[in-house]
Amino acid sequence: MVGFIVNPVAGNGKGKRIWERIEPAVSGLGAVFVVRETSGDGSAEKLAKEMIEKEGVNKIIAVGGDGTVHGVLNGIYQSGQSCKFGLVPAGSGNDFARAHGIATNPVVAVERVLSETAEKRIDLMWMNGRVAANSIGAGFDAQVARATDQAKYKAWLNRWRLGGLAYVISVLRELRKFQRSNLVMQVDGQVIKMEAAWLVTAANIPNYGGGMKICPMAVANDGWADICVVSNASCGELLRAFAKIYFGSHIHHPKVSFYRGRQITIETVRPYLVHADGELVGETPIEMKMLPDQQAIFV
Ligand SMILES: Nc1ncnc2c1ncn2[C@@H]1O[C@H](COP(=O)(O)OP(=O)(O)OP(=O)(O)O)[C@@H](O)[C@H]1O
Repeated sequence: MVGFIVNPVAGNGKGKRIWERIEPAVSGLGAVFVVRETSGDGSAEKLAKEMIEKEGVNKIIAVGGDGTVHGVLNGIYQSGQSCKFGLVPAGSGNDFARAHGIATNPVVAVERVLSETAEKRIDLMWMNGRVAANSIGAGFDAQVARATDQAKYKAWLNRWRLGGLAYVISVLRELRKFQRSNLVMQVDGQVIKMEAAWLVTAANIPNYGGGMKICPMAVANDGWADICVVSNASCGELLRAFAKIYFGSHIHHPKVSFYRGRQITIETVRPYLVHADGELVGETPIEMKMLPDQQAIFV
């Protein structure tokens, strides 16, 4: 049985419009399916878990953005059962879709998932009892994610199909507010100390924040987390590194360092906000580990 989880507000209402567009195609294909709409925080996760446990669903197709992907994959993980995953991208950033080459045309995307055209397994990142598919970040990027979420300009920019720009505006607004802290990270047992850290991001895919190539070398099925740390940089240096992130050329910036690991802990003197796939999930300290080949997805 196939279950659809539709986030009607993803991409500023794109989720609802896209569902209305693909529903006839789904019915036309003769698929037997159930469909549920999300209602807010934690809803995608709860719906996914319920569909699997109570309705015998073994393939869930999310219609939404990265937050919806995050919720559904957590619901699957919490169910402890095997359930395949597909996505019809309908968010503002759509980083998961971009990284996995999922079709941007919703009808093509849903047909590919229903016909099981291409299946692959991807790693997930476990953190403090949750999983993430894209990235987990602490510090400035989590603060930017919160600001973007709460921003009125996000909805406005989405209307003009400029959702990715919302993140850039938030970066500029949060720059002066952010208070840096010293950070201690352990990567597979190696202790790394950083002064005045701006951010630490562990990535499973290269891009986040609507197309920024934070860890250009990340591969979703290699069993490794690629970690990017920006520390000891002035606001000007951070901005210069930030401008390069879109091209992935920040990797040569002297205040940016990279690591690769499977088991990671992050502690900060001052608690840092933490995001998983762009959704705020708590504060430091955090403990992470890779779950290799954890999830089957259709692309
Ligand atoms: N019915 C609803 N009303 C209000 N908020 C909702 C509803 N359903 C889900 N949400 C919220 O939507 C957020 C997830 O949105 P999602 O990330 O899928 O889209 P997006 O933010 O437009 O895209 P992206 O993350 O790709 O930039 C979650 O934080 C969730 O709480």
